Amino acid sequence: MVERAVVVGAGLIGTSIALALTRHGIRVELSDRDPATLRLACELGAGHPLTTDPGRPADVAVIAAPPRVVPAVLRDAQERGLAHVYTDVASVKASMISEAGALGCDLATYVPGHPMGGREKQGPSAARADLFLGRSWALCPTAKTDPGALALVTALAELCGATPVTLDAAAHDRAVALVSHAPHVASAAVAARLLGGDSDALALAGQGVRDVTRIAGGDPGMWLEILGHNSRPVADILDAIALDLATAATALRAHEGEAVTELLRRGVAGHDRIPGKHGGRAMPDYTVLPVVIPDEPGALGRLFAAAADAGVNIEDVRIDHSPGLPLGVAQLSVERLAVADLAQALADRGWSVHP
Ligand SMILES: NC(=O)C1=CN([C@@H]2O[C@H](COP(=O)(O)OP(=O)(O)OC[C@H]3O[C@@H](n4cnc5c(N)ncnc54)[C@H](O)[C@@H]3O)[C@@H](O)[C@H]2O)C=CC1
Ligand SMILES: O=C(O)C(=O)Cc1ccc(O)cc1
Repeated sequence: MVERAVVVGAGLIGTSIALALTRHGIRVELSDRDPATLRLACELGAGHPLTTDPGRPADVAVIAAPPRVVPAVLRDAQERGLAHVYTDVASVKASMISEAGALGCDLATYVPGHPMGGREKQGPSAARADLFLGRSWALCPTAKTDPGALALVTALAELCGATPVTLDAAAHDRAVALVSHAPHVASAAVAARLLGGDSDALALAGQGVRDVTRIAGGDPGMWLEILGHNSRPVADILDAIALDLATAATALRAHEGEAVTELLRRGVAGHDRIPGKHGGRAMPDYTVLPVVIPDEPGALGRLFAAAADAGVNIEDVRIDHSPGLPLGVAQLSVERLAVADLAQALADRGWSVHP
């Protein structure tokens, strides 16, 4: 269905999509307003520089530029006849659609999209062909969207390894306010507190604070654009988070453990609702098995081989290790029913297992 694709904006997302598509043998042509970015993306194997041939539109053009320019870039691409079908990847959808309409874009061939895979880094050097593997990819067709265009962009998302999810733009914006945009601001607020800590305090940082603040490393300029295009839904969730935090602070000062416990319990329940990698399955289906590993080349490979010998699939892995220590802890996520067998098999092979 997709043989030729154009990607406008060869940054993190554009280059990741291009890498995924080229792996399927699709010819990808890239453009970026920054020539150095375009060169790097092409050198990484994401595709070739776009050569405009008005007689030969590509099957699909992906607009992977910052939200503020998406509608204008879409209109320009449509005017140049770059493709038969157009999609974008902006993190907000309702404003993209209304601005595209106001600019006179052809809404029949435009399928608004948003891949739910990303990173806290920008540019083609951070791109990965597997960035969207197992992720949802929101598609927000309007009443004017041509069904053939929707089918083609659905196929594009699947080629990138994602699961397409079709929903209305306003519902999308409310959903991402909850699962992406408000969490980003909350993460930034926690990370910003660290500015007040001295280096001795920061030296004690463990995995928890790294997990909570990872996304805070995202580009503030891009995030201000995203938040500004989804301000109401994000602000409503931030108000609710702020209320929970203020209630917890008051309760702590008054030594009222109940209110704090209530928030912590709701936190556990909320976390449990995040689907696992197979979609729809919640994380608690997996049990984490901590295994001590030496901090040396090949240790993780040996551990995985031992798990494979035992016939157990490792669903996920995280490695905790403190700088300077010769040991680390591999946190293996496995099916609940398999954990006892795996623990025994690894212990039998001499691994230090801590179920
Ligand atoms: N960063 C993330 O994790 C995710 C970002 N998105 C969305 O993806 C889009 C791109 O974000 P990233 O790839 O992260 O940013 P990025 O900064 O890595 O890439 C954006 C690229 O667009 C180029 N660009 C800017 N204006 C342009 C124009 N007028 N014409 C052509 N190219 C232009 C820039 O030079 C840059 O190379 C944004 O709309 C963002 O909301 C969606 C999902 C995840
Ligand atoms: O870094 C991560 O884990 C993300 O989830 C990044 C992300 C950023 C913006 C989006 O619109 C979607 C995903």
